[in-house]
Amino acid sequence: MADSPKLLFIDSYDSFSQNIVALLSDSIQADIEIIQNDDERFITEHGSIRHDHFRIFLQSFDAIVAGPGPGNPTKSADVGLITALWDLPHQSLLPVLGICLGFQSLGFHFGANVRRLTHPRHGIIQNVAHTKEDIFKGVENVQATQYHSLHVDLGCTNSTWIPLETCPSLLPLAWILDDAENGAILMALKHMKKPFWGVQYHPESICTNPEGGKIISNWWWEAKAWNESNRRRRIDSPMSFSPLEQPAPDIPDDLGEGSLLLPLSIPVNGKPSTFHISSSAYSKSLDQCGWTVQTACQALEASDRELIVLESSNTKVLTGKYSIIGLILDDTIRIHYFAASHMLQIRDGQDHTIFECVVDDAWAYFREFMKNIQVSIVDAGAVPFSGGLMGFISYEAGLDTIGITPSSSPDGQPPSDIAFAFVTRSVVFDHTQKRIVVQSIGAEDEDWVRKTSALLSSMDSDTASPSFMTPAPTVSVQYSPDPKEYCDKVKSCQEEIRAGNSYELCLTDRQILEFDGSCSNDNLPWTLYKQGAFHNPAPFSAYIRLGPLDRGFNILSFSPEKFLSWNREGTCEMRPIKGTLKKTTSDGRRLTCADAEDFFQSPKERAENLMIVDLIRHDLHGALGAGNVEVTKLMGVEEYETVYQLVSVIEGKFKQRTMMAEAVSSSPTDTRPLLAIPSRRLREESLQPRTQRAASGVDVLACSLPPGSMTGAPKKRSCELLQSIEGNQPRGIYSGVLGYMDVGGGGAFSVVIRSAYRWDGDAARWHIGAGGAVTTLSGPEDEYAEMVAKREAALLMFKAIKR
Ligand SMILES: C=C(O[C@@H]1C=C(C(=O)O)C=C[C@H]1O)C(=O)O
Ligand SMILES: NC(=O)CC[C@H](N)C(=O)O
Repeated sequence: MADSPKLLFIDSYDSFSQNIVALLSDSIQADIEIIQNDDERFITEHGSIRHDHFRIFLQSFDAIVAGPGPGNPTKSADVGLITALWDLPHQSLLPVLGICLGFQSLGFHFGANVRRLTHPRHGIIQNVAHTKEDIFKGVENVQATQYHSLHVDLGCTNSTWIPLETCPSLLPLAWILDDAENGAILMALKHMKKPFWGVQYHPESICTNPEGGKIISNWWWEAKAWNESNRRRRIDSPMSFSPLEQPAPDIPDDLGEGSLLLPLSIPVNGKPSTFHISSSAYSKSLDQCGWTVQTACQALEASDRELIVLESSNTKVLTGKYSIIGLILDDTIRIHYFAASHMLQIRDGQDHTIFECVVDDAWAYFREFMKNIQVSIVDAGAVPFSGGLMGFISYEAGLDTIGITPSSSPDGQPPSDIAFAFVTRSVVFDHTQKRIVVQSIGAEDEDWVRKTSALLSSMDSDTASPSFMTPAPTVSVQYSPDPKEYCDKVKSCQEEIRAGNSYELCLTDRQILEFDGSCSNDNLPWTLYKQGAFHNPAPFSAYIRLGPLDRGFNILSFSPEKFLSWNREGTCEMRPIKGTLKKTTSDGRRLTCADAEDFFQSPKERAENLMIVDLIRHDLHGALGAGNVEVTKLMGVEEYETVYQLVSVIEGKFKQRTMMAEAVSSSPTDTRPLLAIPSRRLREESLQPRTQRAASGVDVLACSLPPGSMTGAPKKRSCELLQSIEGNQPRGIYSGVLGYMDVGGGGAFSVVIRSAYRWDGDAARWHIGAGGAVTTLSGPEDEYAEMVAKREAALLMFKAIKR
């Protein structure tokens, strides 16, 4: 729209920025450009601002919003370009709204002190008293979410509505007056002569009431009035400041074709090889009879070879509707990615690398892969998976997507940071309909579907009777966090939060257990998996064994937490869990659901959950744009086998990039281009609001890693702090995600928690991560106990089943 307002949003690497952008776009229909506060076009790497360039750039905007962020406004590295706004000469002046860190920077610049709150307020909702004037005109009772450790101190002890001698140019507009622990906290102000306003609270938070959000449109009226009375008009395109070109990715010469970075085949042993899949899925649906996911795996002789199983072994909960057995064949293609080197590898069925390349952005590759590989689903909607990529994405791969160099471990690393197998044959259990779907997207594979359906149509009592385990071999604990050290780490997290560097930190640690004897004996991982699923039936249990005996890995997961799913129609859903209560108290009492409801009323638990809900809204807004994100469940209590959890649900909508019809081919067997090498960085694209560009499930996935519930907020700074507090120990597969991307256009991933993993070459050692969200309201000993409670859920798999 030619006459829609054009705003600049300066982001300080916050995890709520896209929510503010969405609010601006909804409230004032603005066209918004986002830059980081250290945009290298306007700031040198030593931190000096190129004022001349920046001022020319600002001419093309009607107004600016300086957003929230980690850190302290008195530190120029934390606010960057924001400080340049307050000194703009008269002829360059334009209206600015500072939010939280932006507000604190405004106050500090014009003489106020910025101090620590006695009790930081993160995810806390309080009443805000205001003047009903200016940006609060027509605003009634404001209830607002706070995310701050610091506050603007004007130099008075009592609240007041007039400027003070200490900062004569600052007019207070709003306060929190009923905070017994902190005293009065300034919530909004304006500059008396310049067009600068600021608010401390977060108008965009899901828990700020609509009255609190009204200040956005009010500010825009004030800003417009100022522009009109000062005859300021933006100048469209005063000078082009296009983002710096990315260096072209390094592409080997021998890929043939050469047409716009898209080789159409993979060379195998020097010869071009093609990738055969059927253009439509072939499937048969059967009655479940007495089969369970595990007995079916055994009947298919799949459990003693490479295999990926995603099992909803707790079908009582809403999310546990389907289970998927993904069979790994002798010719199953695998894709691996190493975050530290950015190396992408395609491997054949024997796990030999047939192609490798350093890529600029692995996600652009996966996006192209899924687009090119779409298959028409004849019976669309029957089951959510027809075939496609199944595997995991490590926490470190997630760090890579947000521009953090992953730590590497002195005691070895898992085999890669991303590993997917392209599954063509699968068996899906639909637990609600009590049906099994046997299907293949392999070329000319109808025969296998027929035979397998025949096998699973009849119940063979030998294979179907559950086989129970012998007592597990002895295990010794190789590493376990020391309680005192863990408590000290909790305190370090809290110190960072008090200093304003984070709002919440999800601290984790690991335990390493070693078995006597070899892990591959008697297929111990499968035994452990069955034991774990028996003792701790979770909606997102998973068994993964990939790779040959000496170079592969195993993951056993009993996760209660869905990370992200998207369906073929383009709706996605995220279900963060934050808030954990053990069902049995230390004195052996069993807690009821009503006890849990009571417990989860506590401001601490709700604050932790709220912060992650807002963070995920930001991640989704970043991928999908304003108007496409909705919170459909806010802090519901859910019951699991050993714990109660506080769960929220956030949904998003995107238009599918490729319509299914386009993917239907007339030939029954199709040769598909397998590889596309990215020419642009997704990370940079993702900064801009997604109104024009159609997103895909892969975009949403890439914009949301690493999972917010495992990091804390704001994500980037929190991950950096955690890296250092956790001693630069990589989290590996724990804290990452696992799941599938389906050829029909859907996908689903769970968070890898309450799980264990090992890899060949690391003997019989199992790695188990556990942790929890730390805020300033946490008690260090309670945090330690919570971490142990979560770890115990994973350790249940080491408990033999007794019958
Ligand atoms: C860190 C873990 O869990 C995460 C932290 C939670 C919490 O702080 O309440 C809950 C679920 C997970 O998002 C873990 O299980 O190890
Ligand atoms: N949300 C924010 O912008 C926080 C600002 C600042 N880092 C504080 O903690 O007070």
